[in-house]
Amino acid sequence: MARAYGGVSIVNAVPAGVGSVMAVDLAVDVRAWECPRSEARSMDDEYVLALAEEARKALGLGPLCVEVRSSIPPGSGLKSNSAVATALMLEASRLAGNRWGRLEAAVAAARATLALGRSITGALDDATAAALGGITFTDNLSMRLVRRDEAPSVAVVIYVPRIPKRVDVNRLRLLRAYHESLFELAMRGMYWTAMLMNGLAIDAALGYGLAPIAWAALSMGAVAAGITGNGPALAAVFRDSPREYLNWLGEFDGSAMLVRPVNEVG
Ligand SMILES: Nc1ncnc2c1ncn2[C@@H]1O[C@H](COP(=O)(O)OP(=O)(O)OP(=O)(O)O)[C@@H](O)[C@H]1O
Ligand SMILES: O=C(O)C1=C[C@@H](O)[C@@H](O)[C@H](O)C1
Repeated sequence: MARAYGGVSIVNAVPAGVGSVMAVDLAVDVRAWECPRSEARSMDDEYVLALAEEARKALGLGPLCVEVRSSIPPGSGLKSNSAVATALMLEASRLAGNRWGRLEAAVAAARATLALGRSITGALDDATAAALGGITFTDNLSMRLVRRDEAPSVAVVIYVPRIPKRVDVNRLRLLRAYHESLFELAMRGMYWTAMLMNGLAIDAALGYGLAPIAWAALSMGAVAAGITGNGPALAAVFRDSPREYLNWLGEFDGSAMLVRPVNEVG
């Protein structure tokens, strides 16, 4: 069995090709074994079979049977897609006698999601956070991990509204220069400032209209709040108790979760 994690965006990589993600304790577990004919048991078997095919080609394995269990709400901006791909690459590598380290498995996952048209940039920021935990910084265009930091001890409240995901790559790319600056800010350790500015800009670019919820989180003590990934989920980071905000969210349609950053993996 192999495990990878979901995460929340500090800097979305779609605008500038560079991104940063903090891993959180929403896990994906993948179990795989060689079998006569490839089969998958998951919420999207076609995707999992396509990933398994990429993994077995790269590692020289036979057909794979794969089971996926995930606690990450899919399609919400919490990196479910990269976490599934990363856990599957880690598990395939284990079957091949631990051929890859965790970083190599994340790169294999990013190459696979790009090849399958399931990510825009390869999302190496998402895949490295899924594999390594902590806060990762990546250049997705050159498929390179720039740095990994230990995540501070904070509480993260995730709100997943019941609205559809929207992705408009052309609009997101208008933020290129702005996001290059946010990446520099995050690399200087100003994670929460970068996360707040990222989340508000992505909300405006994609037209979710969720900024009032981010402002409410700030007024209730959050140090950062905003859209994660391409949404629609909104993550808010608290150094102190998030109880007031969690109670307030209870009145809205959608689901709210309290999670923690993950530093220890594997
Ligand atoms: N448990 C799972 N089993 C199989 N496939 C999954 C699972 N969870 C997610 N996926 C795949 O990932 C897709 C969601 O990926 P998508 O990129 O839309 O969202 P995300 O990764 O949550 O968001 P973001 O990239 O903005 O963080 C699902 O439609 C499905 O194909
Ligand atoms: O598809 C992609 O390339 C990405 C999707 C989102 O998760 C982003 O947050 C990530 O930085 C890149």
